Amino acid sequence: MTKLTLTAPAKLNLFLHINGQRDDGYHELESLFTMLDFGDELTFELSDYDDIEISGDVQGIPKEDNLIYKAASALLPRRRVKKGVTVHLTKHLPMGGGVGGGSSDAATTLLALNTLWNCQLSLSELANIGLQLGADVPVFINGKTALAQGVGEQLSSFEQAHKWYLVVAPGVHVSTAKIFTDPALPRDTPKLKAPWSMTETRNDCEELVKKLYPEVEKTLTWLLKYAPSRMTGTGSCCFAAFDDEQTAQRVLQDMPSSWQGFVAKSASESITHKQLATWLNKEK
Ligand SMILES: C[C@@](CO)(OP(=O)(O)O)[C@H](O)COP(=O)(O)OP(=O)(O)OC[C@H]1O[C@@H](n2ccc(N)nc2=O)[C@H](O)[C@@H]1O
Ligand SMILES: Nc1ncnc2c1ncn2[C@@H]1O[C@H](COP(=O)(O)OP(=O)(O)O)[C@@H](O)[C@H]1O
Repeated sequence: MTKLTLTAPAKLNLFLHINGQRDDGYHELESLFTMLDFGDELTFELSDYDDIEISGDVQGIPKEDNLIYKAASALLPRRRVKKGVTVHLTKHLPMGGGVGGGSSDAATTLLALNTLWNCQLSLSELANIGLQLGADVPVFINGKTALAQGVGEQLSSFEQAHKWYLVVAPGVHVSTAKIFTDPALPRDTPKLKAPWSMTETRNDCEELVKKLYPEVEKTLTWLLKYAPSRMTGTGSCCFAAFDDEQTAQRVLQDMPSSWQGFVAKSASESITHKQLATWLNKEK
């Protein structure tokens, strides 16, 4: 039976600027996305039943709302192999934490089923399908450190020194839609002009989220004692950047027990793409 296991990595927004708002309500952004070498694990197994099944850590998400199901359903009309699929999910990423777990699961599903169902779609076709599922999905299809513009779909490659990141989930859920509809969110950051440096960047959602969720403020204040730190996306996860793994792990050991955290390295290329290439080589 054909079986494929892939990691759906976390992302960090190393900065997030909001430049304006479109007529449809979506925000124009500039954000530097980097992939981490840590994520959820998804196993795809083709089945003789002509349907999409999801098992594993899916508690709390109705099947039809699961981004894995939505991604698989979007590819159904394009499949050239008339088989169903069972997807087993092992969730390692905090949900709604700004590390993009749901979007990454969706992108990984598109990449896996494009191969297993022999859809023969290009990465840009997959990214277009992914954009209908969430603004961050194209970043994971692209799978590289990238500067995103527009609503997150215009991507340009970006070279960034790799670091070890301690990512802390403060245990509060921040709704992306709630932050983007709050009148107090700043929406007028000027677009970056080349050449720009990381020191002139920030996360425009951070002040608002800190005010609405004091636990996020507490997390950032704690992390900043050790290293340069920021919130990712619309939160609630925050990250601190370290030059070496040992220091990041030591700080993780000191972390208050009411929070959850992990240490991971940034990667130039998404782990999903590397695993898929290895699998394809073996199948040849
Ligand atoms: C802003 C980011 C940065 O990474 O936040 P995080 O979700 O990672 O925290 C993302 O682009 C979010 O992407 P994603 O979570 O896929 O967003 P979607 O599901 O498409 O949209 C969720 C809600 O956020 C708002 N939204 C999202 C993206 C955007 N550029 N402008 C918006 O105004 C929309 O109102 C929408 O109702
Ligand atoms: N497979 C999935 N994994 C995580 N969240 C999912 C999934 N499918 C649907 N969702 C929904 O998407 C929301 C956002 O998920 P996630 O991508 O983890 O957040 P964020 O974009 O803040 O990082 C979750 O709160 C959840 O309701």
